[in-house]
Amino acid sequence: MTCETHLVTGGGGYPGYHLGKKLAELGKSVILLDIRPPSWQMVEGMKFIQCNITRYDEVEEAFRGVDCVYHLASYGMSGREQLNKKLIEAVNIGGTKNVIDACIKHRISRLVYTSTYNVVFGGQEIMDGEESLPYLPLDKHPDHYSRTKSIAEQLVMEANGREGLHTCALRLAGVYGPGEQRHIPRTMSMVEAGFLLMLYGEGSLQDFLHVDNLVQGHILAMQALSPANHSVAAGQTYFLSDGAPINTFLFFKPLFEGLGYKLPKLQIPLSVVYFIAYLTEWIHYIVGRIYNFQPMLTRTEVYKTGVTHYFSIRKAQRDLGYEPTVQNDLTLVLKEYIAAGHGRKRRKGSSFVYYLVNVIIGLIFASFILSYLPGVK
Ligand SMILES: NC(=O)c1ccc[n+]([C@@H]2O[C@H](COP(=O)([O-])OP(=O)(O)OC[C@H]3O[C@@H](n4cnc5c(N)ncnc54)[C@H](O)[C@@H]3O)[C@@H](O)[C@H]2O)c1
Repeated sequence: MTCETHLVTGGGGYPGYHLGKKLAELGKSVILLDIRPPSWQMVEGMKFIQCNITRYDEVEEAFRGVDCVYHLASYGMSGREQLNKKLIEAVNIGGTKNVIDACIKHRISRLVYTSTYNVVFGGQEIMDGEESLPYLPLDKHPDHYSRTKSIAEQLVMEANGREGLHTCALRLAGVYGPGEQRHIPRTMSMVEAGFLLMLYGEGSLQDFLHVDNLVQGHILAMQALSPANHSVAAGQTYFLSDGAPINTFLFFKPLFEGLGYKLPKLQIPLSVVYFIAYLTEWIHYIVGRIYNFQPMLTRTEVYKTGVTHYFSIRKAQRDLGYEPTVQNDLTLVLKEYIAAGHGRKRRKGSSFVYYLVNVIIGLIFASFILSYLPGVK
């Protein structure tokens, strides 16, 4: 059976919207399902349905008449969201169960689940990793988002073959591209605030995934679930990236330098950055209930940006015919930032004084919080 009506959960978000847009351009009928509408323009063939995936009745209703489902909706990856463990579980695990049940109820035969590298990675070095790697034990995850994404992926894999449903999972590297809203604005705001004073993870390698490659991988995976393609992807997991591992700071270098910010020369040990992230998480845990600020870095983010972990895309190439068309290219992102008026401006006073003030404020705050931690007097 061909897929005419495609439903994208999380279709209000950056990857989901772009996937839906491409499908609509290919002449498919597309439903973007999300709790919030996309902030980009809808194109012909696209329809938005407001739906909370934690509510089964809403999901069941929205899935009526749908042929295939891409499940991208998730919660808790970064920033403030990480505090709300209950909601993370409800969306990532409960929501995924609802998606599977609604697929079965409506006899939808194809479900592509959008997963993450974090289901196998927890801070250990991985070079050219393959899909045969075991899941990271659940108690070893440094954050609840990764743990719940792993549980959800396993639920989707178990659902393969249930009442005619074919499923697969795509494990993504960090997503980027023009208009991206999760990682790049946060990174740039730290750089613009003057926090790019030193580097860490020298020589380490990580993967990235351009949104165009993400879209290509999802469409190919859906096709590879079809009986016409012998359902080759059914029950399978695939790593998806640009296929060109690079150090995180070198990846961002063209963007930073294009905006007038030089990469610093000073390197500090990863363990020091990890400790700062640990402290930040503690501060966020205590203060976040009153003032839910955006944590600067979490332990998972330190691992993700400073420890070598890159994966092979050979299985996706072989089974799906996946071929990245863009590799580590921030040209359009740079253009976008320049057009929006970003770029280094001269500060009043010396930058040394500015940094010194930042460091002093940080130290006062940290010692204030430390004095409240159990056992730290
Ligand atoms: N962005 C990355 O670097 C990255 C890396 C690996 C995996 N992923 C995966 O890609 C997918 C997209 O995530 P993202 O963070 O990039 O994009 P995103 O945050 O832009 O999209 C997630 C969407 O899910 C929606 N959502 C949250 N709770 C919901 C609910 N209860 N009901 C309906 N919709 C809900 C949000 O409103 C949001 O639009 C996720 O599954 C994520 O785990 C992303």
